[in-house]
Amino acid sequence: MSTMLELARLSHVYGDHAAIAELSFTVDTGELACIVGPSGCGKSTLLRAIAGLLAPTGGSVLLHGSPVRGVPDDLAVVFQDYSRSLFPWLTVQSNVEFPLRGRMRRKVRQDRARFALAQVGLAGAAHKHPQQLSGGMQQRVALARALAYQPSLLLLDEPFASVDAQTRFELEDLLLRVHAEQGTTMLLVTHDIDESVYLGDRVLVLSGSPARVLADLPVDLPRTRDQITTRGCETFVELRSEVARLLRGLPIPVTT
Ligand SMILES: Nc1ncnc2c1ncn2[C@@H]1O[C@H](COP(=O)(O)OP(=O)(O)OP(=O)(O)O)[C@@H](O)[C@H]1O
Repeated sequence: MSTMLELARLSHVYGDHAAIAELSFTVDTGELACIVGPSGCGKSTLLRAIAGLLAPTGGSVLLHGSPVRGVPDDLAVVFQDYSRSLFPWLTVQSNVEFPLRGRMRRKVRQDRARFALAQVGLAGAAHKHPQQLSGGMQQRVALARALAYQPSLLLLDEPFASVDAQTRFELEDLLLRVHAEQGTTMLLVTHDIDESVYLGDRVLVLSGSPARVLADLPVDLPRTRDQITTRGCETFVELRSEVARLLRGLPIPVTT
């Protein structure tokens, strides 16, 4: 498998505050990697450095083997706050088409947006405006917009943190389905330990500030997951305990 993203000793300091310290890891093409870390540990700083929105003070970010300088063309980001990420004066269809403007013919753009909206179950809402939709539906639109762009790498910054628990489960399953269908490489940041294990091929556990990689854990669960069976199985329960212990600085019990 080829490497899509490589971070080499990535560091960032704001004035005299070290936000991230010497982070090194890779993400393979087609992988869904989750990053979990305590609040304020530097996860957004990390994603902004990968997205080319922030010039790190140390180390490097390589995408397809080339250093990231400025926002890469084939990268999309889904943020937590859907209410600020959609344009209220545009229809859902136009919001999804927006990043594609000037990049392709109108017909191709419209078809791509329609397909992405169907993928997220919102084909019937194309002509509505964002404020006519629930929070969960607005976040689906934000996801459709990112998918229509067909990025090589999709970054997701706590994408489901602002929706209720039931909607969160639905959106998690939607993301897994899209990942299975499209094979998009995804890097998802979350506070939620269970979510990181449920979604990830891998879970990268970050320390408190400045963020360092505490562990890089493969998730040895079948790829077809469901909210009831997967969350109840032994591997899931063991892994979430391991992540929780790492985050709380507790020792990991030795199993024989
Ligand atoms: N522009 C900035 N100037 C100074 N300090 C900053 C700036 N942005 C972030 N920080 C600090 O750097 C640290 C990491 O911030 P960051 O937003 O990356 O963390 P986070 O893990 O995403 O936080 P949260 O979990 O609360 O979303 C925090 O202590 C924050 O106060």
